[in-house]
Amino acid sequence: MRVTVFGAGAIGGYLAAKLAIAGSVDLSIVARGAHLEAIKADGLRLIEDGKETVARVKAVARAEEVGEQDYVVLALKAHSLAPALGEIAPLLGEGTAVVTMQNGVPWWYFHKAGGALEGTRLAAVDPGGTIWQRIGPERVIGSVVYPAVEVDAPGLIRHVEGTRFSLGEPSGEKSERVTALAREMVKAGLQAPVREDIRSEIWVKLWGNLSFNPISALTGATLAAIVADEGTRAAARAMMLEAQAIGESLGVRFLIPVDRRIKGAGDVGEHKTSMLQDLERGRPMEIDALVTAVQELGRLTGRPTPIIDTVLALVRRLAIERGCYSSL
Ligand SMILES: NC(=O)C1=CN([C@@H]2O[C@H](COP(=O)(O)OP(=O)(O)OC[C@H]3O[C@@H](n4cnc5c(N)ncnc54)[C@H](OP(=O)(O)O)[C@@H]3O)[C@@H](O)[C@H]2O)C=CC1
Ligand SMILES: CC(C)(CO)C(=O)C(=O)O
Repeated sequence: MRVTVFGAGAIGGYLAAKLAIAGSVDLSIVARGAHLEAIKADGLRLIEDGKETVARVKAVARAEEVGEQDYVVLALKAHSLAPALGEIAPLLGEGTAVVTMQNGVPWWYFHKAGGALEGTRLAAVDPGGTIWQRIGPERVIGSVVYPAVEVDAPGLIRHVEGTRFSLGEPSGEKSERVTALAREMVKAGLQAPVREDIRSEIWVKLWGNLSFNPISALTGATLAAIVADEGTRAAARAMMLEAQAIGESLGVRFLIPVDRRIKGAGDVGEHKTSMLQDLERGRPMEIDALVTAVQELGRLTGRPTPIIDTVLALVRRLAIERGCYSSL
């Protein structure tokens, strides 16, 4: 099985290191800059449970060097995907499956979703429908990524916690391609449950990201602090209820009550969300996939989003002022 991880940063690097150490797939990664040079020189180093392991992986700068694959894992940030389409293309053959590992609303959301919005392209994550057209949604295996991972230095990945990557076909089918990939991930020590309704799981993760991430960026507060403060907790809750109404109108089942989801986020503790970390490091923030796309879904379904609109306007302005907004 030929697998290429495109964008082997924190999540892609973790997945690639685990698959490489297990050694049962023909694995490559496409990376760039100092990270690529370090991996070529010293291997992909993974710190997990306090122990460092070096994974020897084939690391390339250009996809042409590895050619068509059985699976391509896209582990870029959501806003990096459209600019990379030309670089990804050489990996795609007729039967190549593409696993999308971005947080937020995926560009393929309305592929095989059924209902009046079937086939709708989302401008917030795929302006002009370019990703849809050039990758093709029929290739997609969706995923929800739970591990927390960081890149500590070029070539050095530090796993913080979690091993679950839920997978699911947009159609809900338990296809051979998704089950075969899940088997390889399990062999590598990961959890890879195959879901029949990946969209509902995407929403439960998104529920936290669309609210806590921008509030943390605006306030500088950790998850524990946002939940402990009555005002920020209420703001997050109001955003989550607006989102729930949108999701339910699209047939999503929220299997946990909103207050349990909020408590779960608070229990993570004194942790800065990825959006706050990006802001602090001067990197582009994933605002459009996590928040703007939800606003767009609200417009498409006729559900009002006054609190989401307000928080989005503020966080987008903040990101522009700090040079951390990456519009597609
Ligand atoms: N990190 C985490 O704990 C979690 C992350 N996620 C989600 O996973 C996704 C990936 O996040 P994360 O791994 O943290 O992001 P990272 O920034 O760590 O990794 C993305 C990698 O892609 C590289 N990249 C971008 N464009 C290209 C290109 N054209 N060619 C080659 N490489 C490229 C980046 O390189 P460069 O640095 O040079 O830009 C970087 O190494 C996001 O959607 C995030 O929200 C979900 C759960 C947890
Ligand atoms: C920590 C958490 C769960 C916040 O919602 C997250 O996924 C992130 O930081 O992006």
